[in-house]
Amino acid sequence: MATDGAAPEGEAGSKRKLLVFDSKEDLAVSLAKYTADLSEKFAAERGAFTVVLSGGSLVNSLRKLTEPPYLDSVDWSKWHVFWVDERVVPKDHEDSNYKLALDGLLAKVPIPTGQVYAINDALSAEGAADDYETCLKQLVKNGVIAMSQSTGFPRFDVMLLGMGPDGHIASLFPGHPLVNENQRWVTYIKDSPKPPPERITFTFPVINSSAYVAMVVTGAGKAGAVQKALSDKQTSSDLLPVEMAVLQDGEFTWFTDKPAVSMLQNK
Ligand SMILES: O=C1O[C@H](COP(=O)(O)O)[C@@H](O)[C@H](O)[C@H]1O
Repeated sequence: MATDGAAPEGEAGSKRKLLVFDSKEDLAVSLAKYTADLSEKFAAERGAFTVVLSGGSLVNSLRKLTEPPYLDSVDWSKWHVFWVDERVVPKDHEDSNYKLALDGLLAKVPIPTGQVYAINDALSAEGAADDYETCLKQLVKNGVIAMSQSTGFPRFDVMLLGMGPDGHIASLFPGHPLVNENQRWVTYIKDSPKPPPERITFTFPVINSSAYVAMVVTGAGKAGAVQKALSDKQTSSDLLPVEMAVLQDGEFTWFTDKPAVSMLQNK
């Protein structure tokens, strides 16, 4: 069961929704349907479905996609999979977001391997960010990734994102200068406050150009950041990274559970 709540409005042309589920199980069922519905829509409209994953707890919330009916009903051949951020570690390392998604999702569904865009783990953080950005630019040229006419940045069909207890999303951390990057599509960090320290990450202009974002947040440990992000009394200074995720022209849906919204006044 989900209850729909109001979320503060985004920019003109963007929609925000808050879904609150009784259990993580219910959330996972709804998130699978949301993703499968978008897959069908974009496969029909564009012949491709560009999906951006985060690491962390998000991947477990996608587990229902690997089960019936979605295992057989989704047209996995249309999927192109990217990471909103990645740790600069070998792909078989326990800290790798690629490995997390491979073990929890990608090894269980028939997405063509050439359509899964992992970072080059032989490169430095700076080199891996450049290399990933070059890969994205090529895919824009090929028409696999759409471009946003209004922002001039790539427009992914959906980003399935998590948020840390400190309000970070991707590898964009509170108070870090990377949150202000407005030229690059992909950048790097060598002093991440959450280990491991070296990572690459999409920038806000790319995140905010998305057509759809699902922000998947569960657990009482994140209630403070959820309250700050969703309370009506927003202040423009001192924004958490999650508050800087404001779509130019898209639909932003919070998938939460009751502990995560426990500090909201009107839940
Ligand atoms: O380090 C990271 O953390 C965030 C949040 O992770 P969670 O386990 O608290 O959901 C994640 O979204 C990001 O991709 C990851 O690199």
